[in-house]
Amino acid sequence: MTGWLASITGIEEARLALAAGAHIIDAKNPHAGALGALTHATVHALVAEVAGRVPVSATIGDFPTMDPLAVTGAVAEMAATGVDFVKIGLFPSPALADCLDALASLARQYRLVAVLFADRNPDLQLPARLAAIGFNGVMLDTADKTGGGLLAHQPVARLAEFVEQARYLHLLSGLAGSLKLADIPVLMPLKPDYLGFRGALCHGHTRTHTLNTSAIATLAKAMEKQAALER
Ligand SMILES: O=C[C@H](O)COP(=O)(O)O
Repeated sequence: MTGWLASITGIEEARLALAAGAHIIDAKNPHAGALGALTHATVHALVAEVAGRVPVSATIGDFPTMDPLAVTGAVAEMAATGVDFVKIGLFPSPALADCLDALASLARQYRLVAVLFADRNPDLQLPARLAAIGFNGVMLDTADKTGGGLLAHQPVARLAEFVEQARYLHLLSGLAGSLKLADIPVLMPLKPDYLGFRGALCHGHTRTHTLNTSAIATLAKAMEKQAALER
């Protein structure tokens, strides 16, 4: 069944998301880009707070040039916080192939999730390569949070293929990108492992604002309702 991932910025927000039933706590700094990283100390504290109740993921930050040394260094440092999953944005770059080669040894030690960008002409052949390297999962998200949500950039049929391919490759799959309540009945039938949210959980649906208790409760209820229909 599809779960939901809540991107949070610290312990207070993690508590709110957990109380509402989030299935993954995702450590992210929305002030520092699409995949902005929180400090290692904050992520370490989040791991202790969540204490294994649900998995914790953390992003390494935006590395648009995909410099292999910088990316592998950031992955190793974030993994050392004890998170369950390290999320790595795969930006289109001439260095991407070398970067993936460089990540192969880390993929044997840690659980890595690649994030492809739905609004940057994503290479939907990449999941096969990611599975071969040993990644655990793959997500589609948007890089530009002002340019429309996931469904503004990819047709449902292509998202269905993406999820299906991930399942075939035994990769966890996630869909995100300024998702709204109305997207849940469109995306959950595709049966991704996770739908990811930040903006929809925040005051004024603005991802750089703080989490809003009533928005989280509404979202949790909408996920439950759709899950009941999918059963
Ligand atoms: O990983 C999921 C993202 O943090 C989703 O953020 P967003 O809903 O603001 O696009």
